[in-house]
Amino acid sequence: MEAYNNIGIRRRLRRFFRRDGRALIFAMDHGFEHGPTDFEENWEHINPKIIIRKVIRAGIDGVMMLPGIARISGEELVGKDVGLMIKLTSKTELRPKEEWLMQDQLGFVEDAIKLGADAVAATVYWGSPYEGAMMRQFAEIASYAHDLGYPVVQFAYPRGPYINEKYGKKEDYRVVMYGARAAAEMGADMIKTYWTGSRETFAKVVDAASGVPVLLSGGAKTDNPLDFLKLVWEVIEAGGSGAVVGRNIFQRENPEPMIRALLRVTHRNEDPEEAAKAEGLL
Ligand SMILES: O=P(O)(O)OC[C@H]1O[C@](O)(COP(=O)(O)O)[C@@H](O)[C@@H]1O
Repeated sequence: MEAYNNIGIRRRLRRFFRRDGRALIFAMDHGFEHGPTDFEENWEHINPKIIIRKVIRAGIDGVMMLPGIARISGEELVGKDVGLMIKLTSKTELRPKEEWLMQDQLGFVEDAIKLGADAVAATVYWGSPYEGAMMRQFAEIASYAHDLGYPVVQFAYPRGPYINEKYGKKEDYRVVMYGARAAAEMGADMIKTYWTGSRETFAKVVDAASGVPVLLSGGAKTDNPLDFLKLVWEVIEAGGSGAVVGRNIFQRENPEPMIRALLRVTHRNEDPEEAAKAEGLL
């Protein structure tokens, strides 16, 4: 039985990763996690069907969303060669600030499977006072999903008071690699985490994950598309397996050339400037 599950996990992971072992995944959980104001830079993208249609047309490898958005935009995904990752935990920014360091479960593995998911995802804020609750949540989701042959992605984000005290910032490579290592030790099949500021330090995060693919968590939109392309290029050069990108795609006026340029950098190792020029971004 176990061998069957492993094959299921491997086959489904390949829905995201191309032969080069890399993936560019579109993230769209912001309406919940940050609120609809995140879409005000390009309000048309508040409608998931519109932005999902665009990212698929541009050739994205996968999309990540919460169950309700998959339900609303699901029709756009039918018959398309794109991996679907359903995230099963989140938080709103409406809750008291002391509780921002917790993500709660909002859906179940069965729901994700019914929606056609190829993988499920959950966040652990490593270093949070609620770390134990999120570990337990991740373990339950992973145990159930793995039993059914589904891969589990961990958004391994170091966040918490002691991290600030000891390391100064959550992007310090020592704590990012600690989170990535902890995610690998928990049995994650893919890890999404912060940029550590340099190729050398991100390479250590990749090493700490010991073969579990590590993808960049996009972050706030950069003023200049080239700056973000350069960042993803550094991730690839460091041995990272790609990026999960939200705001740097949906907050742009015209996301399609940006996605195509990101795909060039991710899959063809193209120089960021060349990629930007080729897609008319410069
Ligand atoms: O750092 P924050 O504010 O928690 O951001 C979390 C958001 O970033 C992501 O992890 C990635 O999206 P971005 O590329 O927009 O940063 C989303 O999945 C999530 O909603």
